Parts: sequence; structure tokens; C-alpha cells
Amino acid sequence: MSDQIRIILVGTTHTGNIGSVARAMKTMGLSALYLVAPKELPDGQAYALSAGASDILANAKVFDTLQDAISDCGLVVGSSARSRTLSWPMLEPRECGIKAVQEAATQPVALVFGRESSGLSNEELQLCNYHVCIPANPEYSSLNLAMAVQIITYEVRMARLQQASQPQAVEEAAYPSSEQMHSFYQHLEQTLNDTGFIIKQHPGVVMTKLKRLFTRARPEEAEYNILRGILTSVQRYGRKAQGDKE
Ligand SMILES: C[S@@+](CC[C@H](N)C(=O)[O-])C[C@H]1O[C@@H](n2cnc3c(N)ncnc32)[C@H](O)[C@@H]1O
Repeated sequence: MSDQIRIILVGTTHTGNIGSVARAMKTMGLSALYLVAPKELPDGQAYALSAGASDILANAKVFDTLQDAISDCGLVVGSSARSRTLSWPMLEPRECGIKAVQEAATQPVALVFGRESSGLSNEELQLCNYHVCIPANPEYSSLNLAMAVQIITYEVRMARLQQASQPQAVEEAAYPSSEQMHSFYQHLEQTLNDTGFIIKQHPGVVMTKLKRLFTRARPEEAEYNILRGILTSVQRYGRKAQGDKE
């Protein structure tokens, strides 16, 4: 079983659901389960519902924040039943399976699922490269958490089987990790504060819109390095101009 594609559950309330997710994962050949701030850690109820997948529960990793759980990932897909006010790059479940399998060849991939009551927050969804929505009945579109995991992991399984039967040499670009993008956004915000483009007390939605722009463009590692270099040169120029004035 591969650990390169991880399933992340954020803020799960019912431990039984964590057990059912472990079972769903194991049937589809996945083993890496990450829990972000679960209400409770896996208990007897979780183990009962995991059936024979108790190894997945026993090895589950627990994190305080989603950012911590995805820091080393090059591809992060957030699963959501709701369309949000801020549109984001979307994948169909089938595309999600194919992309996850392709990119897992070169970097860790995270598939993220939200709370039973409220799903993923907007801030958590903005940490994702893509969102995936299972096209359910529009009048009743919210699946049980473990069933949503089952459907998405089934697509991962299908993509894997397809790849195994028709191996193709895919040249995957290297993308910056989630942690690198997080540090890029901090660098960008700092630079825009320094130049006065963003007023610290009234930042508005500039950073949210810029994050959406860079998520859509999805810079590759080499492009990411150029962007960091540009920001550093702007900051250096600003410091020099400041020094010349004094
Ligand atoms: C019970 S649902 C949460 C429903 C919550 N009321 C909401 O509005 O997001 C728990 C999780 O299952 C996943 N999920 C459920 N239905 C889905 C769907 N149709 N498409 C994609 N993900 C879904 C999402 O990750 C969601 O956060």
C-alpha cells in the first residue's frame, strides 16, 4: 500500500466516522490517515467500525492544524459539497483520482475532508490547490464523511489500476510544497506592506485574491524560485532607496 497519497480528516466529531474512513481507505489500497484536531482520538467505536483496518487507525498521525498536516505536499485537494462565494480551481472526482496518482509519483499528495457539521472552512479550502465536488443530487448533496472518502478513494484506485495496465512515461513538473507556498505568501504580503500597496490596518481581500491567482496559475518549482527572487529584489531596492534618503 502506498503512503504517498494521504487522507486528511479535519475536525471530525464522531470517532465511528474515523473508523469507517479507515475501512474505506483500506479497501481501496490507501494507508496514510492524518487527523487534524479531531474532537476525540480513535476509541472503541472507531476500532469497531474500522473492521479489519485497525492498523490504519493505530498508525494515524494527529496534527493541530491543516497547514501542519500538508506542509510537505505538492498537491492538496479539498473535498467539499458546497460551492463557495470565492470560486477555486475544481476537479471532477475522476480527474482528482488521475491527478493524485500521477503527482504521487514525485511528491506527497493530500486529499482533505471536512467536519461532519460544517465541512472545511474558507481558510482551509484556500490552502488547497483544487477542490473536488461529488456531483450528487443538488437537492441533497451532502454525503456522510466516510462515503465521500469511499468515492474519492475509489477513483484513486481506478486511476492506479489504469496506470498499472497501461504504464505511460509521464513527465511530472515539480511543484513547490504547501509549506513553500505558505512562506511565499508571507513574503509577498510583507513586500506589499513595505511598498504600501497593502495598508496593514485595512488589508481587504487583496491577499485572498492573490492566493487564488497563484493557485490557478500553479507555478512550478523553477517559476516559484523566480517569484521569490523578484520579491527579494524589490525588498532590497526598497531598503536601498530608504538608505539613500537618510
Ligand atoms: C457531512 S459532510 C459536511 C457537510 C457540511 N454540512 C458542509 O456543508 O460542508 C463531511 C465532508 O464530506 C465530504 N463531502 C460530503 N459530500 C460531498 C460532496 N458531495 N462532494 C465532495 N465532498 C463531500 C466533504 O469533505 C465534507 O466536508
